[in-house]
Amino acid sequence: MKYVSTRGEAPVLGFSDVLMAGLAADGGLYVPEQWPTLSEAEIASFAYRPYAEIAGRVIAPFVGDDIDGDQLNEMIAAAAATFRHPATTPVTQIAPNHFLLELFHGPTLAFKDVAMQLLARLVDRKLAETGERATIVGATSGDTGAAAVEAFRGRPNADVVILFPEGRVSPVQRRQMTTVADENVHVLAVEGTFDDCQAIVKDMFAHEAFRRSVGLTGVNSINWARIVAQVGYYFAAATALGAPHREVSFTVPTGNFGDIFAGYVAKRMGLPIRRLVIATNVNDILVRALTGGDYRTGAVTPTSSPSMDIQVSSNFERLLFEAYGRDGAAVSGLMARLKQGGGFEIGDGPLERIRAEFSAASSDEAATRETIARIHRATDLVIDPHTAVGVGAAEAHLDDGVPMVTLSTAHPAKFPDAVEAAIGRAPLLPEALSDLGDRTERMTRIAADTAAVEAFVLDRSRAASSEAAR
Ligand SMILES: Cc1ncc(COP(=O)(O)O)c(C=O)c1O
Ligand SMILES: N[C@@H](CCOP(=O)(O)O)C(=O)O
Repeated sequence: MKYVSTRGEAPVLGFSDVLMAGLAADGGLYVPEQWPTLSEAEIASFAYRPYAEIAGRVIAPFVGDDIDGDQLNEMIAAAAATFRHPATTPVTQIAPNHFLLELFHGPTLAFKDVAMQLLARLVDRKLAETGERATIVGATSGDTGAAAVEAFRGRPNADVVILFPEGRVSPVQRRQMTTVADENVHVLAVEGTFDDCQAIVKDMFAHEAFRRSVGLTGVNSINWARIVAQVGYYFAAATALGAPHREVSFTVPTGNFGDIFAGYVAKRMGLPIRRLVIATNVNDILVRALTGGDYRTGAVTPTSSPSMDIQVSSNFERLLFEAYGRDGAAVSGLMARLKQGGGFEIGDGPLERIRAEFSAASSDEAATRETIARIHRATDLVIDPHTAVGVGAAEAHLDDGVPMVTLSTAHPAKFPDAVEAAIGRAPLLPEALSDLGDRTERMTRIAADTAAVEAFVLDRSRAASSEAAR
């Protein structure tokens, strides 16, 4: 399998090179040259099989000959084994035609663990093969950072540098990153928003000499390997609910558009998905884009679902590439307008193509609180505010006879204040994290300035290399 950039200028690469490149050299995002498909019989055979087995069959065509099949399956199984639930990503019913896909049973209690646990193993394998050292960077609005720190902590050949917007993640999310003592973990509290953090990461990738000198690799969903590792659970959930013999719809709490793009990939592979519903909080650039065709950034508003406090939704570029008939020059032009003027109009044809498959809805803070309380009253389940945003959007798109699955993306204990405000009590953290509040924090405060972050990364990378040489 080969990969092309959404901006059409970067070299065509295989899976392992895309994994290590993170972002394409032309600033675009890698996508497969063609979409692999699975037959109806093959999809039908997934029903009730273990998650790791389904994920192995879904991921394999994207990896091609780059990794031996048995080795890949072992890595997928080892990643799934870090989850506390025997079904890895179980499905729960909350209404006659509405289900939750629980993705938060991993070590850091958010859906990011599904992909990050595999990504770390893939990167590790590649570094062992080449004997190189890498600097793993990531921007986080709370969950990617924690998952990356957990997955890469203590790895001998990699430093992990995570940028988070200071004061804009929950205290549990922050502590999951800042209380990890391993020397290869560096957490930067940036004076800015998640969008500022993500822009700094992209700028670092654009500086070729810097990128090479520190062996930069990215763990955000701009890295294709993150997306592909999130496709398996769409197949697992849909086949458990009757696919491919019946259609299923999904609602996805959305920020950077990575998770819902994984659903789109599942659909392109042959999974019969009726609709993909984009759910956002009041940072609703995607809802505005689908409704009016204008993709335009604004100020980021802090909410009780901080992981979705995002305006520049990176993976939307991958969907635009498809909607514009894989025209890299057109996508490049749109991205230049986004950078220079803060937005662009989506053409009529591409917009129509997007609307044919996606719907979108947003929830404000009061509605999110009300949804947490209502679901708790009706089912006794406690859901987190991101999941609640999803449930609210899903309820507006229920369709007779087509099961709706809302992705439950985080454990409620990551957001105790928001949950307590809705149901009157704060959920408890699982045993392994019960002393999180007592652990010592370690982080570096830094300006939202690419040069300052690059200087920090360079310094860490040199120190780690000379330590390794001793
Ligand atoms: C809990 C939670 N829900 C939803 C999202 C949105 O996912 P995506 O950025 O892939 O759209 C995030 C962050 O990415 C998250 O951490
Ligand atoms: N919501 C994310 C933001 C980064 O998204 P990613 O999926 O591109 O890594 C977070 O919690 O950090």
